[in-house]
Amino acid sequence: MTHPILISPSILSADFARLGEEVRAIDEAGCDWIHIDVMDGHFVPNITIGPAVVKALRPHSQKPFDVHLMISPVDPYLDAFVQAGADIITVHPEAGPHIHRTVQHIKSLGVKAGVVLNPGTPAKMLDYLIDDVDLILVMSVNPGFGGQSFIENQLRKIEAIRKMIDKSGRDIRLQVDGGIDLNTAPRAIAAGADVLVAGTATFRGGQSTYADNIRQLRGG
Ligand SMILES: O=C(CO)[C@H](O)[C@H](O)COP(=O)(O)O
Ligand SMILES: [Fe+2]
Repeated sequence: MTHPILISPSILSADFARLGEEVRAIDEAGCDWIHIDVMDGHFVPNITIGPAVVKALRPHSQKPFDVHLMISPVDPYLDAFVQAGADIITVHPEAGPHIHRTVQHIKSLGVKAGVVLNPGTPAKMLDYLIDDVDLILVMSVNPGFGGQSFIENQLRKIEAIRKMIDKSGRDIRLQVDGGIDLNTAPRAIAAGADVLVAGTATFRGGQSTYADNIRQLRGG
């Protein structure tokens, strides 16, 4: 199944003092999804935003909110993020005791469910999840911060997961997150990714550059 390439800017690199305006700006600049990085200072060494901020941002765009949860335990917070306006929720298998149950729970809330693999987590982890997920996210940096360098060997993992998805015959998006720029984006796409998360590469240069940045990342 071939999908168009989607761009999901990570608002981690936006101006947090003007977050609503920044979300409107990337929406108007032509992004496809809006990637929201939720960090708890426990699962990852950084703290960002919670459901109240997601709810406050919701009126600023109708595009899908792609919520990447880097919190542990993750299960107690799923309902709150859906109520706040998440459309897609991605979870790390290490963030709770029963990843299959977590995926089922997300889907029961009526939103799309994704599983995220850290750089050190093998593709094999997906063997018994691929029948249920809507999205698989390959982290090409260790989670916690924007602006890190792309870890090259994750291209091999993207290739392996692309084969797994194609073999499954299911409609699953393959997303890559971390260090995506004009050099790494085409290589991630060639390896099989079809959703690119980009924080630094979207927001650099200020609002007047967002549309160009997004278009170039898409390969246009
Ligand atoms: O999940 C993340 C970090 O944990 C971010 O989405 C990611 O790092 C995006 O930032 P950049 O494009 O600047 O690398
Ligand atoms: Fe992310």
